[in-house]
Amino acid sequence: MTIHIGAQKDDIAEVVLMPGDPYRAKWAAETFLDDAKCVHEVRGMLGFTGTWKGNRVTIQGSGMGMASMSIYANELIRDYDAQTLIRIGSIGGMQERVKVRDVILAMTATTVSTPSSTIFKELNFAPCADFGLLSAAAEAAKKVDVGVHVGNIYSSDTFYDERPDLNKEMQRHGVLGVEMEAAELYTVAARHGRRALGVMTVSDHLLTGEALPSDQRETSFGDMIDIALTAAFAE
Ligand SMILES: O=P(O)(O)O[C@H]1O[C@H](CO)[C@@H](O)[C@H]1O
Ligand SMILES: O=c1cc[nH]c(=O)[nH]1
Repeated sequence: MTIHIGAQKDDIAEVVLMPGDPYRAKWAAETFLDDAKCVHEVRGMLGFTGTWKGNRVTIQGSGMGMASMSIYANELIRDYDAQTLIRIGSIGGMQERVKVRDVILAMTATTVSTPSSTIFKELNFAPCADFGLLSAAAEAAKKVDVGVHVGNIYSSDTFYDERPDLNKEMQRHGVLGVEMEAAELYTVAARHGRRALGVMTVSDHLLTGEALPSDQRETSFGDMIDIALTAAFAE
């Protein structure tokens, strides 16, 4: 057990999917895993472990923002020896060609700062996905009937953005969407030599103002979970 995860060590699998929303974790575990059981509920940040096609998988909420993601990614890696961590999140679209409900595979995650930034001093570290996971996810996505985009995303710790100028620069430089956790997940995973990827569904759009309601963000993003699970266990 850790300060924030109440599970026994053996309760957590080597492969961990991480939605921000703990109720998405519950829905995904109940929908995609066999024999899913809740392994802890400290702070309501639910974790479930079960099997997918015979492979053990944990689905653990990360909470919102990089400070929260940092806590869960660090404890999953350092105390539970998680090897593969895949964020299954929602993301705001930032390019016209990116549509609501499309899936984004985050090759890299641009950010102003993460909880790890102080390590790097003047260096602009580039957080990036594990290439094996990314290419397996891109392959898996070809078999799913959904629009898929692979590229750069923006991880921001500010949801109610007071810097629209930054979004404009992101859009001008081809960034696909904005979310709040991937850059720190990639950085912590890199530090410990683990595999990480962000697979995210577009839940709203910064250019059109469209937005899916919270119940759909919780229980209807099955394509990304299918892609994440297939990538996690690809040879
Ligand atoms: O739906 P999740 O996975 O929480 O992801 C996105 O939604 C939250 C903001 O509403 C942030 O955590 C952001 O990254
Ligand atoms: O951080 C996020 C997540 C989804 N949609 C947004 O606009 N921002």
